[in-house]
Amino acid sequence: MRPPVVAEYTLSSTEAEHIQSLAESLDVGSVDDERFLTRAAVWAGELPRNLRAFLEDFRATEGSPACRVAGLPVDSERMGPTPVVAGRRRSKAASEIRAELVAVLLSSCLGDVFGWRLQHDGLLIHDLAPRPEHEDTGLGTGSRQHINWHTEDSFHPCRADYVGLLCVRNPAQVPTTIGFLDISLLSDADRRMLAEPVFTFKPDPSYFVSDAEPFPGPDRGSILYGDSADPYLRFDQDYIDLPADVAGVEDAVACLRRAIEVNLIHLSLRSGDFLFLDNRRAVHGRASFQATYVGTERWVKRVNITSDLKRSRHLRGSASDRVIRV
Ligand SMILES: O=C(O)CCC(=O)C(=O)O
Ligand SMILES: [Fe+2]
Repeated sequence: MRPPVVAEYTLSSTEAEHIQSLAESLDVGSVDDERFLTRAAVWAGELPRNLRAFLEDFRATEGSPACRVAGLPVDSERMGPTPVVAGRRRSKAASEIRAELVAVLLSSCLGDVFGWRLQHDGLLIHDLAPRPEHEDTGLGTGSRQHINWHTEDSFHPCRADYVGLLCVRNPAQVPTTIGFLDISLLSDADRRMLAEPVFTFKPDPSYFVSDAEPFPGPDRGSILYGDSADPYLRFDQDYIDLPADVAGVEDAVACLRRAIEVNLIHLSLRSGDFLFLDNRRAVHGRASFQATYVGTERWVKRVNITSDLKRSRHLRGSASDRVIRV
């Protein structure tokens, strides 16, 4: 039997209380503090053992392309209104800082969290909450425009191995789209074509901020990679150029899209849910919704996680700096 698209773990109230006490015991003012980050994996060792085992199975067996931990202590009442500006420009309630610490501790069971200098002010945790100026964009901070399914930051060789989405609130039950590639639906010829390094992966507009210097460039590579019988995936339907001179490439990409779209699911995150996406195996997106900006609407915290920090060392200021200079 195929593993579920989203493996599920629901915390008991005892486990949730234990996690809350662990977060309260940490004397940390911000998750961006390098000293905290250097100790995060140690503190993560104090998370409930069954939770760690669940995340380790997800990481090590690659059974499901996504997993969800439900019932985390996220005190959305005390966290204040859904923000309309980036985190660096506002002060955070203690309960919000605790929720972010919890996000980093769980993420540390899968790898190391990191950020991008040009995205969300270089913060490690991104507030995906609607902003008026992004209303009609397909960004995480947009609303009226849905986000087409994609793998995250497909343009960059140091992109996340996992993306975490911790839900603070989602009263209108806006669904997150999740999918994976059913490789059995692709012909051998299509598989071979999609594994050719002839595709151009482009950055999305979230990187084109005014102080971008230089603007990040595209990267060439293949859509499928890894094991040819069970390949990994790199694909963003909105930010890819296909080679003009390769016969049949458009048909191969159309088949790929169909082989993903037949299995898409739509999951509405609830407060205290933490969804982890394997960014080599899962695609994700988000439905459109009507933003009201009255402070009560959807608020999700996004985390980028890498299995190999060393891969980006040449783009970070020091070994313990977690912000990639892109
Ligand atoms: O908000 C979501 O559920 C996903 C958003 C997304 O795909 C993103 O911001 O990268
Ligand atoms: Fe995304």
